[in-house]
Amino acid sequence: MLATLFRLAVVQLQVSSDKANNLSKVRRLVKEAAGQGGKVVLLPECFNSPYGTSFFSKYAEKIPGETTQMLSEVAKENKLHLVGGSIPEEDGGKLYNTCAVFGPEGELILKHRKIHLFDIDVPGKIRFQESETLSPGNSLSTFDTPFCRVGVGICYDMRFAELAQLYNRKGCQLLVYPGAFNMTTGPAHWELLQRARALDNQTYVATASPARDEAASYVAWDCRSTDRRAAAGTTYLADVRQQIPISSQRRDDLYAVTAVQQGSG
Ligand SMILES: O=C(O)CCC(=O)C(=O)O
Repeated sequence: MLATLFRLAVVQLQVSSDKANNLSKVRRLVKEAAGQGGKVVLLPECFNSPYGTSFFSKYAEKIPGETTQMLSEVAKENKLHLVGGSIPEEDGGKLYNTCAVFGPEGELILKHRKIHLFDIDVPGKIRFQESETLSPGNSLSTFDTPFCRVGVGICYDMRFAELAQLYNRKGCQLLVYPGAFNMTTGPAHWELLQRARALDNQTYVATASPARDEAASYVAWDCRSTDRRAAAGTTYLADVRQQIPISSQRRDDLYAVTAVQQGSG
């Protein structure tokens, strides 16, 4: 699939503990993004709830549910592809960190449940254990737009180069990662990881984060100082892939990255 030129909009909003307020901000900001020509709009991880294991069960919803109903309407009203960040999802007594993607008719295209749960322990800095309350997803997630094929991961998923490589093998030209990095790993890795995945795979990479709120229990690294406007159109991607043709130069006889299982969820 050949990628064509389009505008991708990244929405960064201040997420609060007031779910209704978070949802109405999303409505307004997606409309604003559409007004500026956004055809694919990306929301941050956990945009309807504060980010933290103590909040997930309280804010969790079924899909479809209140939040995804709103996303569907907003995608339809604005005639765009909406990568719905992520929300805590409840299904069958389990909780997931789930990204729902909607198309321009308001149709649910896919659900990506975070595959790699964010469990880290950096002494004196940050300990976070998503697995205390969440279950991991078991599926890779790609979808097509009229412009390009897109691979979806959520935040910590970005650290796993193999996932991005598999998306590349599946023909993705754009990888999207709704995220919510923190004040420790954010400055160290947020931008570097995006560049690494982009460089390795000769793909575009887009991320969205909640705005930084110093008063929040989890302070998101929103990378406020970085101007991340892409300088080139998507034909640039085809040119680069042709000029430095690593995908045809891969030594498939010596190594391989393969998906061993496509489970449900
Ligand atoms: O990988 C990191 O350092 C941060 C990941 C994260 O915040 C998340 O997965 O929500």
